Amino acid sequence: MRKPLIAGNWKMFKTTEEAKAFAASFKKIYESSDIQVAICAPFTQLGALKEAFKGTDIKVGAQNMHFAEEGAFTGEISAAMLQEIGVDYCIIGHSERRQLFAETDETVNKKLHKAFLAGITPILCVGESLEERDADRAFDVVKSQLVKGLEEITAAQAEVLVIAYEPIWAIGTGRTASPEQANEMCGFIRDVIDGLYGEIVADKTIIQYGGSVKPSNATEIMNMEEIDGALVGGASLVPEEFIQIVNF
Ligand SMILES: O=C(CO)COP(=O)(O)O
Repeated sequence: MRKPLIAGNWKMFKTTEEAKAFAASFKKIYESSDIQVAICAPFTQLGALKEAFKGTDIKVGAQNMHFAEEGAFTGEISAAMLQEIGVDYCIIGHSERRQLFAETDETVNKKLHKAFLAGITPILCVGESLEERDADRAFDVVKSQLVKGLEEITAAQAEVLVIAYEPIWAIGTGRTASPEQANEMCGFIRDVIDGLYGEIVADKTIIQYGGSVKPSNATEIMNMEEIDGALVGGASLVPEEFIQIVNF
């Protein structure tokens, strides 16, 4: 069935030296299992991590990419550039990108298409704000992000897609969605995928939860039926913490 994916999102933390030190410590305590593990690091650390994790089954991901092939886009990174390093995953549409860098469902959609073309598995982030949840709009917001984000994405692509449900109010706040709340939304996301692509695809799509996942709540979250993994921010920065989540 679905192989759970536990991915760290380092955000804008760690220099190359720090990334190498993390990899060295993490490899000592990591044992491969039926959980897929990945680290999504800043661009300048991706090459060093690919090298450090050579010979292991730990994957490496980026946190963003541009949707154009190439061009006059100062400061941006293309899918081909990530592909060249051998990057396995790319987070697309993280709420911090949507809120702070004007990412829209339209740019998210373009990026998904480019990632698939480059053989990079996108981790599509969706999730509502606190205002939207309080106004009972969480499900509509998430559905709309999915429908718009997945425009003209094929069933074959949707099968390998990873979706991360990250309620904005639970990111970096220490406030986690309850396992039931997270499970309910992940189940809803699977229903939306079912509606778009059918049950066979929906059964294969990996749906993660993200937002203040830590060693103390990982077991409860990971044991929920509809949740196939976690996208971990702060707690993925420390090898001894991240390993506890991986070994939930
Ligand atoms: O945004 C997140 C992962 O992408 C969650 O971050 P925290 O785990 O730090 O809340």
